[in-house]
Amino acid sequence: MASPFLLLLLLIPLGLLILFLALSFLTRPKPVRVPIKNRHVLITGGSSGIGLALAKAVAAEGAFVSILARNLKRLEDARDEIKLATGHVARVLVADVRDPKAVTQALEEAGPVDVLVCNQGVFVPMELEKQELEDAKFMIDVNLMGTFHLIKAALPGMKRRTRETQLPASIAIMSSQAGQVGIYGYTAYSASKFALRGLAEALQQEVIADNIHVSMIFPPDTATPGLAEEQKKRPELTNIVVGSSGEMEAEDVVKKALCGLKEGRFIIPCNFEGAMLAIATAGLSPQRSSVTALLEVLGAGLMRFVALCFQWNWYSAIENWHAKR
Ligand SMILES: NC(=O)C1=CN([C@@H]2O[C@H](COP(=O)(O)OP(=O)(O)OC[C@H]3O[C@@H](n4cnc5c(N)ncnc54)[C@H](OP(=O)(O)O)[C@@H]3O)[C@@H](O)[C@H]2O)C=CC1
Ligand SMILES: CCCCCCCCCCCCCCCC(=O)[C@@H](N)CO
Repeated sequence: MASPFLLLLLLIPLGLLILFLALSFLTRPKPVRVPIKNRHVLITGGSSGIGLALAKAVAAEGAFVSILARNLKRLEDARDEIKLATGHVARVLVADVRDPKAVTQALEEAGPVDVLVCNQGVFVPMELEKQELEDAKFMIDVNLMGTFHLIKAALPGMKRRTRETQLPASIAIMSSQAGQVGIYGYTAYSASKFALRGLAEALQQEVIADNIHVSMIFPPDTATPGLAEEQKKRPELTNIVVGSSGEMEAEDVVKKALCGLKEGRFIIPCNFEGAMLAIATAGLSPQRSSVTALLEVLGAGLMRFVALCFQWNWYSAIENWHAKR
C-alpha cells in the first residue's frame, strides 16, 4: 500500500496541473502575435537612446519606421544612423508631445500607424522639497500628458488599419522600474510613470475589441545620452536605491521590449530584478500567458517577502546616510 507521504507527493504535481489548466482557461486577453515586418512603426523619442536603438531593430526586421522628437538636427542624425545600420530610410517628424496640435499634425503627416511606441521621456531627479514645481510639471507633461496626446491622435488611424488589414496593432508605452516602485529623488518621475500604468490598464479594456494590444516596458537604468545627463544631478540616495537593479545597454532593453511587444505582453520586464518586480506588482493587470500567470500566483507571497528585504535595505541606507550628517 502506498504510504500517505507518497500520496501527498503525488498530489502536489496534480494540484499544480489543475491550477495551470484553470489558468489556461482563465487568462485574458487571449494570446496574440503582433507582426512587425512591412508595418508602420512610429517611435517617439526615436532620435536618442532606447528609442533610436528600437528604431534600428524594427527597421532591421523590415518595418517602415517614423521617429518623432523636438530637435530636427538630432532626428536627421538618427535617420542617417538608421540608414547606415539597416539601409532603411526612416521618416522624421518634428513635434513636442506637450503640444496636442503639433502631435495631431505630425500623425497626419505620418499616416496610419500599426505600432505606436510612446517612448519619449524626461527625468530630472531631485527631492520634492528642493525641486522646482516647474520641473515636476515638465516630467508630468512630457511623460504622461504627451502620451495622452499621442494615443488620442493615433487611435482613429490605428482602428482603421486593424479593420482594413485584419492584423493586430500595438500601443507600447515606455515606463521604468521607477514606475513599479517609488524611488528617492523621483517623486515626480515615479508619479508620471506610475500614472502610465493606470492609463494602460484602462486603455487595454477600451481597445481590445479593435484588435489593439497594449504593452508597458519597465527598464532599469539604461546607458543612454539621457541617463548620462541625469547622472550628473542624481542625489546620492537615488544612486543607492537605483543601484539595486543592474544597468543595461539600450540594445538589450530593446531585445526584451520587441520580443514582448510581438507577443502582446502587457508587462515587459527587462532584467532579473524586473521579472521579480513584475510578479510583486502584478496586481490586476491583464495577462495572456498562462505560464506567467502561474508564476504570478505561486510567486506572489515569496516576491512580497523579497520586496520587504529590499525595503529593509533601502531604509537602512537612508538611516545611515542621515546619521552621517
Ligand atoms: N535611460 C534610462 O535609464 C531609462 C529610461 N527609461 C525611459 O525610456 C525612455 C527613453 O529614455 P532614454 O533613451 O534614456 O532618453 P534620451 O534622453 O536618450 O532620449 C529621449 C528622447 O525623447 C525625445 N523627447 C524628449 N522630450 C520630448 C518632447 N517634449 N517631445 C517629443 N520628444 C521628446 C528626445 O528628443 P528631443 O530632445 O529632440 O525632443 C529623445 O529623442 C524615457 O521614457 C525614459 O523615461 C526608463 C527606464 C530607464
Ligand atoms: C520583488 C522585489 C524586487 C525588487 C527589485 C528592486 C529593484 C528596484 C530598482 C529600481 C531601479 C529604477 C531605475 C529607474 C531608471 C530610470 O527610469 C532612470 N534612469 C530615469 O530614466
